[in-house]
Amino acid sequence: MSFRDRFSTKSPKPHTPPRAVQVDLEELDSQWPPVEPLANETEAQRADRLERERKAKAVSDEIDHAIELEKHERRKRRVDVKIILLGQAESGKSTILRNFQLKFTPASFHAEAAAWRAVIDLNLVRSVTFLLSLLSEAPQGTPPPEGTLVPLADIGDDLRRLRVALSPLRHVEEHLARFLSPDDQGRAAPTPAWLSERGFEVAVRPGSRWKALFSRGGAGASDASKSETQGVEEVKNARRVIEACREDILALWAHPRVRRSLEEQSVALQFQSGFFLDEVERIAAPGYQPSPEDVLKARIQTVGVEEHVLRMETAPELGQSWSIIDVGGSRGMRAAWVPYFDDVNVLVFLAPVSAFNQTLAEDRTVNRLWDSFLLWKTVCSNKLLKDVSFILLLNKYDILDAKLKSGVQFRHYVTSYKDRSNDQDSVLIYLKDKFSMIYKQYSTSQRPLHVHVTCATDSHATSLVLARIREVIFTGNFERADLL
Ligand SMILES: Nc1nc2c(ncn2[C@@H]2O[C@H](COP(=O)(O)OP(=O)(O)OP(=O)(O)O)[C@@H](O)[C@H]2O)c(=O)[nH]1
Ligand SMILES: [Mg+2]
Repeated sequence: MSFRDRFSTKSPKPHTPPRAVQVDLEELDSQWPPVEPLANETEAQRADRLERERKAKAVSDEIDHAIELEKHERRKRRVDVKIILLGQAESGKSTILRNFQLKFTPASFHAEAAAWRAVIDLNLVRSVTFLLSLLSEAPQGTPPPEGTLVPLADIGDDLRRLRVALSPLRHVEEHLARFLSPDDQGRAAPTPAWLSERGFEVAVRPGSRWKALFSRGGAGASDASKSETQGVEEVKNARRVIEACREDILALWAHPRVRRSLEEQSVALQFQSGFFLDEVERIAAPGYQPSPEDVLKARIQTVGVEEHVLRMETAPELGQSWSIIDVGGSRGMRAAWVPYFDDVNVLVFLAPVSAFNQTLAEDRTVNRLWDSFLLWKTVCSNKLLKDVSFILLLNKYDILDAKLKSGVQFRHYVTSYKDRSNDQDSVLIYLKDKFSMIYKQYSTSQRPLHVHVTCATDSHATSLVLARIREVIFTGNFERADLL
């Protein structure tokens, strides 16, 4: 999916064909299981699909192997509470995990914060190189590569100078991606098949040691290999380049022609995961240390399944071990979730309510909200989760609010919304009702459902929600106002 499509905030202009992939949520029942759009496939499309499936299978086998190893390790450990985080890609699962760490294991969270600078740097640099695609000198009439912007027709001397000054950031991007997601030879890992269209993502592969290698002090792990030590050095060099580019990044981002072009192309970068351009002055300054809020805003994709065991540092759970399972949410990764359903106490399902006007990165024909509903339905009806407490987080309400206020019409994408009011409260009530109905219809047991509206990048507000989840864990107190 192109970057432009993913972050477009506006309804299509009258003279352009509509891009919206619409959904009618009333039809949810008749559409399950979803029909694969294979009927009119050409030979070339078929070959392309088979190749993508072959690559996806290779990655899936690799993940299966990692899962087996992980399961073996898991059996050796005992935990007091097991929580699983589920939801589609970019729904905010890993961000919620980081909120758990910030609230319940603050010392470990702060010790790791320095390592997150590499991710924040990469997020920032990716936004800059994306903007640089506005300044490329492709011959007029040549369609821009997928995921890039249509370049400006004629750039003046000031933008030309910025293009030259910021060009080292392309190497910086490569080095940071290689550090965060290396293959066995220390190269940047190839993007898994289902991510290849995103272009914008860097994924953490299972077993990646980026945090250990760049923990506070930056000395690197004592057992670091030669290529890992070299990686740490490259990250430090990357930082120097970013600091040197600070003024030019500021100038590029503030440039009126750049802003106007983004506006004309309906690109709203501020809704992008890992958007840090508005904070360049602080982030690209020498000595920058990520704040907890920065760590929550950083974006790195999870591949496969990760188990995080938190040794609780806070009362009353002090000394307990809580296991939190964080999964990769793309469609190609969901088959790997099931082996982790054993012994789960609490399931936290993340549904990003802002995604109603977006499509899946792994399948551009599928509306993301629709996918969330189908996934929710599958999870609710899973018999292995019969005895698990369910918590639903309607996440990213801040982006939902901003989109609606900027004039995006919810009913343009969700036709069954009809002529209800286009404000946040009405949309949230509608979505809560839909999720609740599916739960009531498909849940495998009579347990209550706890629902919260969240903004996972707001640590203070999320802390209150986590306190409620802790209450559910300790007291089984289901009689509170957050029930549907
Ligand atoms: N504005 C805003 N951003 C959010 C919110 N929740 C998460 N994000 C951001 O959304 C991006 C994606 O979140 P992740 O937690 O990485 O998503 P995920 O579900 O783990 O995605 P996968 O690992 O791909 O399955 C990150 O940059 C987060 O900072 C929210 O409520 N509001
Ligand atoms: Mg994740």
